[in-house]
Amino acid sequence: MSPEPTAGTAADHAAITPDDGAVELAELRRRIDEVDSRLAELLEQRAILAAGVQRVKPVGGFAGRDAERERALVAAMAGRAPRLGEERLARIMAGVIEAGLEAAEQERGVERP
Ligand SMILES: O=C(O)C(=O)C[C@]1(C(=O)O)C=C[C@@H](O)C=C1
Repeated sequence: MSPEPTAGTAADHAAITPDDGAVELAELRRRIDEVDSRLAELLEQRAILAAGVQRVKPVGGFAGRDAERERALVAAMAGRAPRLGEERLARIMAGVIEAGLEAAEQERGVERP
């Protein structure tokens, strides 16, 4: 069973949606910048954890890619990001995961074509 959505509810949407066009472009961009700043920290944190996984897995890096695990984490995220949904989230997370694997391999001096 999929988890209850804890974000993306009507109340959340109202809280971040401009009311009556009163919120200016600059204000919306300021809010996006704030979210992006948090996102960057979370992505950095995630990449560090993913690098740790590569060190302890029997086969790490791109060679040990686990499609089932990737599907499961996207499905778990989808309930929290209903606007994006599973298909779009899968595309986003493929990029996030690949970037993490690349950084981990670079750190370990693995040559990639
Ligand atoms: O969980 C793993 O096995 C990982 O290697 C981590 C991770 C991820 O970044 O979340 C990376 C590659 C795998 O394909 C699946 C997940």
